[in-house]
Amino acid sequence: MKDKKFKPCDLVIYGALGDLTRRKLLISLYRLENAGLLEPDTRIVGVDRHPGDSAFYIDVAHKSLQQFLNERLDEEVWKRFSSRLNYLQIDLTRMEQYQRLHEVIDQQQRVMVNYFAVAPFLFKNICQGLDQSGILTSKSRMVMEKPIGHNLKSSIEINDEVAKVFGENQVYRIDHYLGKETVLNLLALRFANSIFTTNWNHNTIDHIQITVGEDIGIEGRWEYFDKTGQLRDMLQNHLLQILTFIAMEPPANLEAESIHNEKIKVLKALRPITAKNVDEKTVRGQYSAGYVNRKPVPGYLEEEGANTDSTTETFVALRADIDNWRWADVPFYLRTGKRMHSKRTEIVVYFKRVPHNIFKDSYLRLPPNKLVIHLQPNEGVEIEMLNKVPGIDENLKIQKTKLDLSFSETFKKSRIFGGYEKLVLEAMRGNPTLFLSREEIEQAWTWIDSIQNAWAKSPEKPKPYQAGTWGPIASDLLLDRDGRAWEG
Ligand SMILES: NC(=O)C1=CN([C@@H]2O[C@H](COP(=O)(O)OP(=O)(O)OC[C@H]3O[C@@H](n4cnc5c(N)ncnc54)[C@H](OP(=O)(O)O)[C@@H]3O)[C@@H](O)[C@H]2O)C=CC1
Ligand SMILES: O=C1O[C@H](COP(=O)(O)O)[C@@H](O)[C@H](O)[C@H]1O
Repeated sequence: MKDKKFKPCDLVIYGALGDLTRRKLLISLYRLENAGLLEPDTRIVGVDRHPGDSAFYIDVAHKSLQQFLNERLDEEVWKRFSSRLNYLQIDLTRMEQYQRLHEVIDQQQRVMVNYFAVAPFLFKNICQGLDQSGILTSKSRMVMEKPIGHNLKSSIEINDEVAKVFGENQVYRIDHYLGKETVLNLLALRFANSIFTTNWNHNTIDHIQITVGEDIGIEGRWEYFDKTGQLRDMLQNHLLQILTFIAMEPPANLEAESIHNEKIKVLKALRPITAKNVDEKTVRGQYSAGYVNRKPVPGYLEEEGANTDSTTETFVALRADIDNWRWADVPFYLRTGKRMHSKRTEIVVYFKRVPHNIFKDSYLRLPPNKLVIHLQPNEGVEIEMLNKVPGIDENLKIQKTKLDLSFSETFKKSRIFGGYEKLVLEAMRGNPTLFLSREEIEQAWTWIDSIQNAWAKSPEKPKPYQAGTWGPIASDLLLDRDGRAWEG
């Protein structure tokens, strides 16, 4: 339900002292404040199990901003922002403690937005606690973090628990990649430009690569990460979401339901990966010690709190095939990993080569056109084309050139908002368009479970790769077998 007018709300963050809240949510909320996008009466209530009061939480927020904000802290903005902050100590497993919410929540004046920034095993407790406290109204909303569960079964269980308390129209399943400018720009690129409408299929596209490389490791999140792994942490959600935006049919309009329906069709068409072909179609890796940005970093098994027997993957590369008319024989190669050479998220669309080269002086085979979409850093779009080198030579000389559209250069006056900023604001506004439906999540898990089950049966284990590289050699071989190579 979209509020016509943006009403002030009580944004309650469960897990207010956690990594996500400190690293991303508080930073995004401050930046929204800075941009004048928070309603004057909106309040932020942090809930966590550690003792403290609002002064304590203001201090936590200040320290988080000092640590994670990549810009100067503006004292005026901070003053406004800090005056919104409240804190409640609640052990989320203790039902009676939810009564404390009544001390700060104003059900009459404000919509209550409940942000579940905790591990999914606590979702059921929070739903029950909120329900029993009598604090919820039909206007309340809940925002749920990814990954929802760790497989299809647990995801269904969580969604069922949530559905006992919140209607589907009150549930906002967040994937912060869907708030990123460049991911949203995929809609504009594909559906506002007729040059791509007829060329976006197996007739002209050879294959597509999606890379989400992170230079960071697991950042003290061993407990969480080791149970999860890169397939569930990143590929089940962020990479599959990017894939659906690239592969879906044109939606009838930009309403949430139209977009969800098209994305679900793509997820349903993903060819399952089985025990028979998993070692040929996927590569798992785990980082060993190395250098990232010229600094020495430990291997995964030497991280703080590590269990040295762990076989959890910190890198995945795979070939996905979409069994439908548009994408017949067009592989999608996906890779993502921690402690890679650099932070780089990009999509590369490789077009087919021209069938015959008449410019033999320049190349034996003409290189393909490429559309490169840089998601982060340096958001932008590039098209690699072939052009004649100017000159009066007898023979036409051909050279690769780039049409380069950098967002920061082209939209100098526009501010580029981060994924969390955009989505937290949309949740407060009551606009569900950029959030995920239950069916999408469950379809994504169905495909991921097929890989996870096949891995469990495979004798192969994650291959070591040195921190600061682009993953194990096997990842290059995955494409090499198909006569292709990773970009860059
Ligand atoms: N961190 C990130 O970058 C991202 C995280 N996510 C998701 O967000 C969620 C939270 O992740 P993250 O912030 O990393 O997790 P953390 O463990 O860092 O934060 C969770 C917070 O909840 C607190 N908590 C745990 N149990 C209770 C309880 N019974 N009552 C009250 N508070 C409790 C924790 O306290 P204590 O420290 O004492 O355990 C901690 O402060 C997860 O679902 C994760 O998958 C999604 C995207 C990115
Ligand atoms: O969801 C997650 O995303 C971050 C990467 O987000 P980005 O916006 O910096 O690309 C990742 O580090 C984390 O492990 C994962 O849970």
